[in-house]
Amino acid sequence: MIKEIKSYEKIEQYDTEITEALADNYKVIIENLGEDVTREGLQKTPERAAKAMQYLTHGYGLDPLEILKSAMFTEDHKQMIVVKDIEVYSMCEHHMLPFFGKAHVAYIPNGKIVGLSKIPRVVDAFARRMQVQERLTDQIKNCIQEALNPFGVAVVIEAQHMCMQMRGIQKQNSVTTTSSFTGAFEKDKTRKEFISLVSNKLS
Ligand SMILES: Nc1nc2c(ncn2[C@@H]2O[C@H](COP(=O)(O)OP(=O)(O)OP(=O)(O)O)[C@@H](O)[C@H]2O)c(=O)[nH]1
Ligand SMILES: [Zn+2]
Repeated sequence: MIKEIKSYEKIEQYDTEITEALADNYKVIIENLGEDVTREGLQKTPERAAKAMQYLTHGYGLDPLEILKSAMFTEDHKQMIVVKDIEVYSMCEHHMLPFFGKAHVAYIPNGKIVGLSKIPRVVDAFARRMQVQERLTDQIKNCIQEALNPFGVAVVIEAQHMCMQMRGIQKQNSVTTTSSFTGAFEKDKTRKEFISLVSNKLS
C-alpha cells in the first residue's frame, strides 16, 4: 500500500513486498490468459500492473476525515458552497473495472468552512478504492457532515461504468446518477437551488 501520498511517480512509495506479491499474482493471471509473460513487451507488465493497481486503490491509505480536519476555519458564512465537476475515477468492486465521471458537492456551513481543495481530496480518498457508486456518494456526504457539522451536505455523482460499456450489457452511453443529502438539502427549496447550480452538468 502507498504510505505517503505526495508524488505517485516515486517508486519508493510503493511497498516492495506488496508490489512483489501483486506482481507474482499478475504473472499467473497473464499466463492463465494464454500469454507469454517472458516476451519483451510483457516482461515488466506484472510489476507495472502491481503499481497501477496500488495507485488505483491508494484511497485505503488516506484518512478522509483527517483531510478535512487539517484545514477547517471558523467563518460566519451561511450560504451554500458548491464545488462542482470534480473528476472521479473509481474501481467497480464487482468487476474491478473503472467507473468514472463527475462529483458535485455542496454544504451550508454552520460556523466552520473547509479549505476548498479538501473537498476533491475527500472525493479522491473514497473513490480510489473498490467501490459502488452509491456507497461512494454516501461516504463523501457522511464524512463532510461529521467533520464540519454543517446545516446540510449534498453530493451528486454522475458516472459511466466500464463494466457496462466494455463488457456485459455493453451500453456505451448510459450514465448513472446517484445523490445523497443531509439537513437543509432534504428541503425542496434548498435541494432545487443546489440542483440548479449544478444542473447544466446533470443529464
Ligand atoms: N448498484 C451498483 N451496481 C453496480 C455498480 N458497479 C457495477 N454494478 C453492477 O453490479 C452487478 C453485478 O451483477 P452480477 O450479476 O453479479 O454480475 P455480472 O454477471 O457480471 O452482471 P452483468 O454486468 O449484468 O453481466 C451488475 O449489475 C453491475 O452493473 C455500482 O456502482 N452500483
Ligand atoms: Zn462492474
